[in-house]
Amino acid sequence: MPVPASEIKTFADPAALAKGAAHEFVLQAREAIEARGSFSVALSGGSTPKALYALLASDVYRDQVNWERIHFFWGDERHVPPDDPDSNYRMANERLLSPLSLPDSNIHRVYAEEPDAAQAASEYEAQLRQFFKLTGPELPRFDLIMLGMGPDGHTASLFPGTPLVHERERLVAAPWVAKFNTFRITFTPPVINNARHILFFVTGEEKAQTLKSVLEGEFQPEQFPSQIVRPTDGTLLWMVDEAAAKLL
Ligand SMILES: O=C1O[C@H](COP(=O)(O)O)[C@@H](O)[C@H](O)[C@H]1O
Repeated sequence: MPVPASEIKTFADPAALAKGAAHEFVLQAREAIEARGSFSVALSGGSTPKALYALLASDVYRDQVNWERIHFFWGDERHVPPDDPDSNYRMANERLLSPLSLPDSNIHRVYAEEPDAAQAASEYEAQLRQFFKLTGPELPRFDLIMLGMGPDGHTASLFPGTPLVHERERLVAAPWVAKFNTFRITFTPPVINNARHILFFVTGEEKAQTLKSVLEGEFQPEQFPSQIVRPTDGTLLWMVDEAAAKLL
């Protein structure tokens, strides 16, 4: 069963995609702030969104939204301290958060310096519950979750083979990722799929075959965790460059 991709937008290259994503971010932030007074966003890590974060902090975009109304979370984090070169927080902080000089109260990072990854996950889940005022089994409703996809089809830190693609209870988990010999901390599928909007960023020819399998192939979420992304009551926009889209 093919994934019901709500919409796919193709851009000439990663730079054009970053501009399109910045535009989308600004529209969604303004809409949420106007409607509800704030904008909650979960950032993605890795390398694809680096240009987007730098662009949002640039003179072109920094005056276009009220940053103090924006609350930043992360959809996944590496099990490293915040100053580690692998830290997703560090990547976004250097390009976006620090240049904007945001108050600490707007930044909700994973305390991944905690030696026990499962403990870091459960503390992050507690942060989500507190921020979204959850008292029972309800799910947080992010205004926007940004996602990337690895060449192996992983998204957030849901890697091929993980049973977490079937997780229904926990909001955050700490899977062991054998490929990298480390734990990660990640949102689970119910949290991702409860977002109002999801933006998926995919660039590069090395992801073309996987993107085709994810969007047009059989539904095999254990092999291609990106296939679990199916918002229950929200929108999903795939923003891809021509190189990644070349087999679609
Ligand atoms: O490990 C990760 O990978 C994905 C994809 O990253 P990219 O470098 O291929 O863009 C990313 O979305 C995730 O946040 C990150 O931790």
